[in-house]
Amino acid sequence: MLGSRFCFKNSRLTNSGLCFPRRIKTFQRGTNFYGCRQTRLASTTTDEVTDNSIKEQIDPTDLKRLERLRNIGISAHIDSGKTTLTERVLYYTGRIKSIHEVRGKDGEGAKMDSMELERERGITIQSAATYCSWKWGSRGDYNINIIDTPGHVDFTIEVERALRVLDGAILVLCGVSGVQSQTITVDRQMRRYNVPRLSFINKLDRVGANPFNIIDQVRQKLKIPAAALQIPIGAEDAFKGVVDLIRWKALYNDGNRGENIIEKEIPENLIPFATEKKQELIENLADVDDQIADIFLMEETPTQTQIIDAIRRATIANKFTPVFMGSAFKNTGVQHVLDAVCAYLPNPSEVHNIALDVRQKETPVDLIPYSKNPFVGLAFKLEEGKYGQLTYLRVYQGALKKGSFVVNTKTSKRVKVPRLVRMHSNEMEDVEEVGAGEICAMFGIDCSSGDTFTDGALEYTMTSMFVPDPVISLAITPKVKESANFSKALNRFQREDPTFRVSIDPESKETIVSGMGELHLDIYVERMRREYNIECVTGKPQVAFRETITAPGGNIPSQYIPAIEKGFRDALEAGALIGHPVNGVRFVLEDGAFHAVDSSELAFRLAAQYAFREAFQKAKPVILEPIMNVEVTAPIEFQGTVIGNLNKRKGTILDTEVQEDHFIATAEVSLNNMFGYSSDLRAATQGKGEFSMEYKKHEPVFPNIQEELIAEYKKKRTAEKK
Ligand SMILES: Nc1nc2c(ncn2[C@@H]2O[C@H](COP(=O)(O)OP(=O)(O)OP(=O)(O)O)[C@@H](O)[C@H]2O)c(=O)[nH]1
Repeated sequence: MLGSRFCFKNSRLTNSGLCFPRRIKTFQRGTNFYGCRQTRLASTTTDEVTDNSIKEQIDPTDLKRLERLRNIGISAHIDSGKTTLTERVLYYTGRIKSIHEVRGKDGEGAKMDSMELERERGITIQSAATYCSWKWGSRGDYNINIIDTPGHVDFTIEVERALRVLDGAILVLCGVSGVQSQTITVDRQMRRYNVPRLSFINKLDRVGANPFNIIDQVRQKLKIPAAALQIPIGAEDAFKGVVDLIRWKALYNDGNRGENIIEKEIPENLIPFATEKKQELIENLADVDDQIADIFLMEETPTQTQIIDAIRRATIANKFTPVFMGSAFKNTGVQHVLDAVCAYLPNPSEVHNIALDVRQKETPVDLIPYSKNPFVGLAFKLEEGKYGQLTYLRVYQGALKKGSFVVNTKTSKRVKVPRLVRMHSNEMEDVEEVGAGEICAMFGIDCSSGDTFTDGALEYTMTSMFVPDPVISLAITPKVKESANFSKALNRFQREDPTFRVSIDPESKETIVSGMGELHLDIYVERMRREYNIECVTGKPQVAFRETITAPGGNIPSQYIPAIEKGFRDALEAGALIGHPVNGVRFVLEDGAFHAVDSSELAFRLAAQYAFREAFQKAKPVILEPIMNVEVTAPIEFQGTVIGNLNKRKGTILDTEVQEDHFIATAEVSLNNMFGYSSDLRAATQGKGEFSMEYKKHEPVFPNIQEELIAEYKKKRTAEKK
């Protein structure tokens, strides 16, 4: 049974946290839209870096490589067009030679949906990693690792895994449906890992699409300051391009697949609307960026560079999301999103990642994405491929070389990396070495997802990601007799996917598989058939029910519960012994009585106070006093007198250290016994002694002192009453 009683604690509950404190660096005042302090390092397009501490530890050549590297994810509600968008990205970056649609008539299916099942059903099941290169205008080539993540709630672990290792994301929204249930889920996941995001409003070719309604939803439902950097040219069927509000140009896609960008002057009729939206962008930036706020207050107009720099700062600091728009399906507006990935999302040297040093009692240590540092990497995904187990890895520090040895921190096993690849959906490119900050995959390494690898010089661990509990189970048996393949398949799926669990029902002895939803389990049953040739019979899905009660407190009407809590808190303010605050207690409301006429808020408040006092007296209450750490320094000849004096004050001498002509004594003494000590010390040392003290802890007073204090308190109370 869960949550059967009301519990009030008088100590603040701390959230133990679900995952590793990934980014903890603070660099600016204020909070971001995640409600926490700034957690990333920010730099601007002009490379004017606010906090250089990480960059300073990387040599300029490696830093240049990192500045041209982005690790990004694409997340959204199901069917928003992530895969369609990614297909265009692969085409424009030259990764694929032609575009295939999700469930397209050509029977090919989109590139990133590489599993047969994904193509059949038109959904993304496994996230696929792709490495591509984008020429960002005159700035040249940028390397981008893209993870296409599934939107269906059943495959949520894939999104979690991707976000754990990514530095930024594109949040795709449908131009008609806007913020949907799964958008809220992925938003929560991005918050959990502090991932900055760009927003792309897709499907502007659809009837009823309105990007500005969607921006309002982002602001209201996701509570993220957002503003458009573009406005659409034409709508629905007539949607043909966008106005770039920063460069003040109209941009159209031309060519069979929209591969050419045609730049023109903004159509006359759109100028008033574009002016209004540009103003809105600047106002929104002024709310989140001090520099733009100053310019805005001076009633000046920020320059193009100032606006771009502010967008980058605010995006990386998770204070703002810049909004882009287009239609992936109609090949419109996709290239500008790629430019924006390079312009506004952080590179690996601008993200603060930490690990725990196992040899130093798990002290947090910074990971520096410098290829010459000792190697540290995190295995974030496993996949059984044609050539054995494929382990996806994010290299956080150092470089990983083919043929080198790595050590799994969890198992201490030292293994050789036989083959290293960069992934392109289901195809791969063999590489000799990958540098810090990159994503790659290694073959033939036995491990579990979430394991940390190092080169053995360090013993670091990066705790794994948040894994939700399964919510649905079903019994599964092979149609023909049990085969070794059956358990082999189940073992493999479990290692690949922490949300997929296998157990044996103690009564029926049946094998039970549990997961995140029917579709999730369905896919595994189907994979057993296709990949292991095992036909299975499955039982009726069982939901992972829990039992709880809905009317806690039995007879007490719920509107009086707050009054009871107040009564408890009143009682804590003045304890029954000597009227001092009470500490370290918990109040559990089991039940009570209720009277239709006589019950009132005040009555319950008082009842709670009296109940607490009664229980308090029965629970052997004690008085706690502050104990101070006292350090005394004096010439050596006074050592005996000083120690004697501390003993007289019932101090516990912890240490005495003699240094040349003086000594230092350290003692624990109750604050109550320290009154008048400075004049005592002066008198005892001819004014040559010094002391300092600081609070250490609270401890129960001796019973006789407790009695004295209580008697004194009572006397005072009686005198007050007279
Ligand atoms: N009209 C229109 N349809 C689109 C657009 N982008 C995608 N679609 C269609 O929307 C459907 C879903 O697209 P996908 O790319 O599979 O969406 P997804 O977000 O990857 O879906 P999951 O991977 O299943 O979560 C497909 O039928 C696409 O052809 C667009 O810009 N306009």
